[in-house]
Amino acid sequence: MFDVNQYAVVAESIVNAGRFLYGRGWSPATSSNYSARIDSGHIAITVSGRHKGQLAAGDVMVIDLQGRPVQSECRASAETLLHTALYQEFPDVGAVLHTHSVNATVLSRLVPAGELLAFEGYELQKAFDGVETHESVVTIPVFENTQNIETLAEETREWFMEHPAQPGYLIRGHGLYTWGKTMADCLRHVEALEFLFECELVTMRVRP
Ligand SMILES: CSC[C@@H](O)[C@@H](O)C(=O)COP(=O)(O)O
Ligand SMILES: [Zn+2]
Repeated sequence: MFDVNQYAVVAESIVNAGRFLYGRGWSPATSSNYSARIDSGHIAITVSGRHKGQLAAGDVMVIDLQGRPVQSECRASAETLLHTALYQEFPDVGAVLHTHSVNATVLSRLVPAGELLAFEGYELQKAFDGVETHESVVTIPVFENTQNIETLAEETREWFMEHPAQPGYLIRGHGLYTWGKTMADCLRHVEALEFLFECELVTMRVRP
């Protein structure tokens, strides 16, 4: 069983993340889902369909690492398996955030099928855990959107097992997934990726 005090701490971090991300316009119209690790076998995750700018503790439920509800009658996020794949493969992942910003959605539709987004030469790359210089390459894959989350979860699992240092991915026409050791790290990754997405889109406008 899980520690209820630890659940309360991570649930609060999810509620606060929702207020911030909705406020930035990155989680509109009930889109997005968020999670945080309680312990090695339990995850707190948003209940499906909730408004992410108005979350309360009751909108955050507990699941196990297979995505099964623990002591809850609620339905966990429809995209739960995309979260659990990350927690299963990377024991140091403490939080996962999925957002639906305009920039992530537009950029994901501009990347040709089979190609990756590669960020190089941006000082802000150092916002990602483990990146020490702008002379690195941060690679963000773009997966095709599907309503078959089980298949997408396996696709993402395979890619990130091969590329464990990369900080996130896009789903075409859909949004961003990113993660971190803590909720603060994860929020920083969302902000950094949003900054880089906007830089790419502005660059395309001035240098088509
Ligand atoms: C409001 S459409 C967005 C959903 O289809 C989905 O992509 C999403 O991000 C939220 O799903 P949820 O089941 O609430 O976690
Ligand atoms: Zn989504």
